Amino acid sequence: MMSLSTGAAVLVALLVGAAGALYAYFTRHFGYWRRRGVPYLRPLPVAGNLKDVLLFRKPFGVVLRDVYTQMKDQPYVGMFFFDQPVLFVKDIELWKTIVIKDCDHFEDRGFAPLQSVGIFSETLFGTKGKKWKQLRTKLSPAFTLGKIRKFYILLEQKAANFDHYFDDVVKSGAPCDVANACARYTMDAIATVGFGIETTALTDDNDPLHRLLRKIFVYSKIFTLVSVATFVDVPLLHLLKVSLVPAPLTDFLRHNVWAAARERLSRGSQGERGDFLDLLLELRDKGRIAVHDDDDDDGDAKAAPDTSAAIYMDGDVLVAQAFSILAAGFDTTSTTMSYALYELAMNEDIQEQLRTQLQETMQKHDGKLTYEALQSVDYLDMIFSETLRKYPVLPFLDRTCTKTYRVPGTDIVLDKGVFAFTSILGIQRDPQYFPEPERFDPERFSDANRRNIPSCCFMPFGEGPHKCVGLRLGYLQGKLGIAHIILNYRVHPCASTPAKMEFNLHSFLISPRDGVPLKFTRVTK
Ligand code: HEM
Repeated sequence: MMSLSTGAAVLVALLVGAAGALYAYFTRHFGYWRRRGVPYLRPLPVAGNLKDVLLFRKPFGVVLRDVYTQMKDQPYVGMFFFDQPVLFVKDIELWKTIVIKDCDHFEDRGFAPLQSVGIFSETLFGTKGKKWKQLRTKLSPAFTLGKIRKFYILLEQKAANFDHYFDDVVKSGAPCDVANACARYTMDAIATVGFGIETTALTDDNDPLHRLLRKIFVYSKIFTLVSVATFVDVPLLHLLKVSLVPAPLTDFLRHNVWAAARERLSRGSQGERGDFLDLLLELRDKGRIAVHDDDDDDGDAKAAPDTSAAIYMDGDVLVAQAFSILAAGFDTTSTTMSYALYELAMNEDIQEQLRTQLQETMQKHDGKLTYEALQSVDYLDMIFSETLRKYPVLPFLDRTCTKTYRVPGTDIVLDKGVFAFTSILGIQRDPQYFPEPERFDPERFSDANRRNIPSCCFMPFGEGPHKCVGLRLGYLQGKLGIAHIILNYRVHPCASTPAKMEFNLHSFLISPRDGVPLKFTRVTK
């Protein structure tokens, strides 16, 4: 029989062995950058270089911005997300080469394993390689200028609801969290243009879709951990079938999107509303969305569909597209709007100039804020762009190396599977490209100044073949909401308005940590 001391010694040896094995497992890739002669940030076992994110000390986007800022003149640096090697790129020319010229070596985004579960796997975020390309080609015609213009009437009705909403705020005399108000407006707007569901989030706390969305977009520690886990393949999460889209939201969309679709199909009224659901039904019935001369496509909408891997737009594939415009367009646009309103409150002169331009434009258009009227307000466009410059809501860009790649001008060879990341927040607040980057200055985006911005230094919607498909919709929806508010109300900072915006620790987007409380007064006509 083993004596107690021998038993204890065996136990200690087993524990030490297990600890050693775990250490070896979690650090097994840590020689990756050293072997290639790439300078790298010293990683910690398990966390790699994500310690501050995992301990909830800094948001992910700020960690990458800090790496960018501390790098001085280095073009790139090696990092590890857990044990996954990441080439963090600061050099704009190299990033441009990766996402544009050599994009065939970087076809996929930088995180995906978990996205293979549930409806996420059928979206532009979840698909990869050939399937992604085919889906993108099929969906792109839905986002041309001509199609987005048709969404305008639907969006206008939702923006008009702001008028009643803020009248109540003015009457109450209390500050209003515009981050919350903008999120509600954006949700109502996306639900109507996306899939023909009339929601009332702006006025009704119990709106069912808004309640479900709050569960994903109210960021929490667990949300951060699951999001970060998408960087690596965690077998346990697969085994548990952890999905990025909660089941109740999937069920809600399945039920409501198909109820709206079936109703149109039974009445033969598909195509009448001109919304995204109509376009998806066109894709389902005809295999493609027609591109017309007035679509003003300057992107990939006219590219020939790749028929070798047909995607049939039916069942959950259709529901997934509705989900993706909701997920991609909801928080991005509303957060940008709330930062714009914050800056307008803090910069009264800019706010007044915008109001004057909006009022003059309305006069020229019979007192109506038509699509053409809105688009002609240059200053609004400049304000929206400057907001996206200072607060790029998605603060980083990510790609996966999909084919062995030699970094141009070096002997460094990246293997398939290595990530490449850059920091949009770092670039867009770099004084080298934007002098006095903390100053909110819409003039940076005047016609004369805009053309002096070096290419790829302003990329809040990304670059290359993965560039945001919803850019035009984001601008339109955001500008329309801001125009409605500024025409009717003055926004002012109040005692609880932060002097400097702090970012939410639990979000991958740079969203305001404590909301955006502002005071409202009515503009007298
Ligand atoms: C202000 C609003 C928005 C911002 C700042 C924004 C930003 C971005 C960024 C940075 C990317 C990554 C691009 C890249 O990797 O190169 C992206 C991708 C994407 N966005 Fe947006 N977005 C906005 C609104 C929207 C809207 C309204 C929609 C939907 C209609 C949308 C749909 C998408 C989709 C589907 C992708 C993935 C594209 C792909 O990988 O093929 N976005 N967006």
